[in-house]
Amino acid sequence: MTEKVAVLGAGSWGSVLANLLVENGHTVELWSRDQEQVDRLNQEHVNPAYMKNFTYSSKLHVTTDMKATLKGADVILIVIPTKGIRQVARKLNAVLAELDQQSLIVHATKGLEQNTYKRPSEMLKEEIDPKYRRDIVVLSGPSHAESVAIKDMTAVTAACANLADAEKVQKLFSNSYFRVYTNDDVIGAEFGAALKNIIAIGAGALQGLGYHDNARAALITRGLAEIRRLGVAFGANPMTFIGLSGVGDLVVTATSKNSRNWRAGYQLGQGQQLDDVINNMGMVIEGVYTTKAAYELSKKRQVPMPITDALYRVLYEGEDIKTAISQLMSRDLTSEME
Ligand SMILES: NC(=O)C1=CN([C@@H]2O[C@H](COP(=O)(O)OP(=O)(O)OC[C@H]3O[C@@H](n4cnc5c(N)ncnc54)[C@H](OP(=O)(O)O)[C@@H]3O)[C@@H](O)[C@H]2O)C=CC1
Ligand SMILES: O=C(CO)COP(=O)(O)O
Repeated sequence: MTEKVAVLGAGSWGSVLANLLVENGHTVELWSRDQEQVDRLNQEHVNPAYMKNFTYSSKLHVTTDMKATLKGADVILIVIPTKGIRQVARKLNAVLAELDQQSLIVHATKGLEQNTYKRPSEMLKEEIDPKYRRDIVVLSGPSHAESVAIKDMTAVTAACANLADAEKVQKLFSNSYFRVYTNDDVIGAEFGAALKNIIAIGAGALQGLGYHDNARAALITRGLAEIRRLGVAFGANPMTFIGLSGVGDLVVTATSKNSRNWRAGYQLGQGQQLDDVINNMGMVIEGVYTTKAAYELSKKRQVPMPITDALYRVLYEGEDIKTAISQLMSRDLTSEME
């Protein structure tokens, strides 16, 4: 069935997902706050700041007018970095109130809010009046925008406590190269999505320093152990972490040059300064901020996260990466199952 879908956020992931939905036959309105970007997308079908060498469908319509974007939309997809999602949700709520419209909300954001440690769906629930929304569905999993753009075979998950809403999103997005599963564990899906970016920075740093396959595998495996530990402390289903939004996303992000987080880590491992890495990326590196949020949250909850601790000291206290690695390797020996 053809739906009208509003997509908020025209960065690399929002724009590619909007394009996929157009290819799936839906009517899509993409919202951006940047008029110049809107003009280039509508007229030349390009988005060079975020997706180099990619041409979008001429059927994709882009605007800075949020009211026009949302009007009549059955589904609203939010793909805004964690830092901006609350602000956009407030605006979204005001426009939905003006339109007196209720829609299904989907988000694809991967992070935790600074200071509150809230997950994206928690922020959305706080900012959008239940009168104007149905449930909130999390779209997550191993899916670099660059790979989806070239139609690489991709599998992700739609997580929602309400299975019917998860299935609606599953049908909306699925096609011959993009296969969507469902999951009812929103907490696990969001923790997996947010925390894997920390490990991806670490994996990039190891590569930048010249470490090899064993080091990468050790980091991914022990990274997953601490991701699961924190998620389970907040009520996540441990099985979610061996699924697409857990190990799946961790593997793709911690092994690929397409990952912004991996690339940031690689540059740090090569000796670049964090401020330069952030300024030169031109796209969000969620893991830098999630490291701080997860570090503070793990201390508050007394959940051991040694890799996150080590990266926190590197990113926020100026510790040398090699010192952090040597500290990690010289901790008291322990059981794998702790
Ligand atoms: N890129 C990917 O492959 C994937 C990304 N994700 C997740 O999706 C989210 C978005 O990532 P991604 O698309 O890569 O990010 P990008 O950095 O590529 O783009 C971010 C977009 O959000 C817009 N934006 C940021 N803040 C605001 C705000 N306050 N109000 C309005 N618009 C805003 C930016 O607009 P402007 O240009 O005006 O700053 C830009 O269009 C992240 O949480 C990321 O982890 C998930 C899966 C895959
Ligand atoms: O989440 C992603 C892939 O699933 C994208 O990761 P990066 O933000 O590191 O590029």
